[in-house]
Amino acid sequence: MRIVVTGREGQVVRSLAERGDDIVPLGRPDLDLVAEPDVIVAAIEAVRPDVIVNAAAYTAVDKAESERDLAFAINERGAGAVARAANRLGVPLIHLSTDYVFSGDKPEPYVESDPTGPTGVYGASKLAGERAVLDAHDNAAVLRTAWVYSPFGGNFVKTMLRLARERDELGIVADQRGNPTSALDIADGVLAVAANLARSDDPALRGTFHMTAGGEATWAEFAEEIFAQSARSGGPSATVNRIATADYPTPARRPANSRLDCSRLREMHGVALPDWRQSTAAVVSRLLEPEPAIQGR
Ligand SMILES: NC(=O)C1=CN([C@@H]2O[C@H](COP(=O)(O)OP(=O)(O)OC[C@H]3O[C@@H](n4cnc5c(N)ncnc54)[C@H](OP(=O)(O)O)[C@@H]3O)[C@@H](O)[C@H]2O)C=CC1
Ligand SMILES: Cc1cn([C@H]2C[C@H](O)[C@@H](COP(=O)(O)OP(=O)(O)O[C@H]3O[C@@H](C)C(=O)[C@@H](O)[C@H]3O)O2)c(=O)[nH]c1=O
Ligand SMILES: [Mg+2]
Repeated sequence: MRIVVTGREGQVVRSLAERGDDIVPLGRPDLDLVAEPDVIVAAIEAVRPDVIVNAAAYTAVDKAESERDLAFAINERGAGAVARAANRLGVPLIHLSTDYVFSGDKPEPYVESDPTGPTGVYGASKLAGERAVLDAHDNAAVLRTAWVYSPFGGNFVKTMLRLARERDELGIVADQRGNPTSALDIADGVLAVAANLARSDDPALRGTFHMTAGGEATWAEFAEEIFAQSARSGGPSATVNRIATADYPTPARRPANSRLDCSRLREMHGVALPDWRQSTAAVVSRLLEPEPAIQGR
């Protein structure tokens, strides 16, 4: 089963390339999501995929506040064009979305049918993308995940390890709660969903699903766990000072609670991702491995 994944260096596309067999990353310059929709459709059709995964996105949450047009071009129109390609080819599409489609005002974890209410441009553009995808193609699963980290690309784990090399103490917000999720686990989940979509045309396998790691944390708790794991392996660590969102001003407002209830994915697809602490340990130890020596000559 050939799976075309949009993007090249992104966390999820690189994790899929590592975890799957016939994965074909398709990114810039061969596929640019700001191109004309017809150009996007043609680039994907040329690879003749059995399944398409849209893992490319504009993900700079703060910068999106001042780059609204670009964020919507990629996350709404680009996603819609990818869905049009899947529709033309008659193949399933898995589209990734985010916990930031929610306002964070609900005290409990969010279920798929809860009202959305993004607090910033990134979340609004991703919500528009979900709608563009589901409008263009019935044979699609939108997987909302959250707080993604991995050995690849830019993410909170890498930022924390970098900052801990520079400073002894860090102020980290302790009043935003969510589900830190490893892109490697997301890749496993996406591959399982892809197999289900390829095997069955049951409508219950289509639509919107929440897919995050087990357990929950604040950003401060996540940072503390990263440093505990790092210290255990002789890596950098720092003291975490728990601060309030108000004491860490950012251009974009973030949800106070964006925990996602993943029961629907477990019931319909039989997929449940591992607990975040165990996956954080795996990623931290990979990031602390010494760079392999350059071979030869
Ligand atoms: N990161 C996170 O914390 C979260 C991410 N998500 C969602 O999960 C998905 C995957 O995220 P993640 O892997 O972290 O993303 P990254 O930020 O790691 O990577 C973004 C990817 O999008 C590609 N991309 C950006 N602009 C374009 C463009 N114009 N044309 C083609 N490709 C483009 C990048 O291309 P290139 O390879 O050239 O750099 C890169 O491959 C996204 O839909 C995201 O919204 C959901 C929740 C949390
Ligand atoms: C670096 C740093 C961040 N923070 C806070 C800011 C913010 O509230 C929180 C996380 O910061 P980040 O900028 O890494 O995270 P952010 O970019 O908001 O991450 C989001 O990215 C998008 C793509 C998603 O889809 C979301 O699920 C989520 O993962 O930590 C501190 O409190 N202290 C610090 O030193
Ligand atoms: Mg960020």
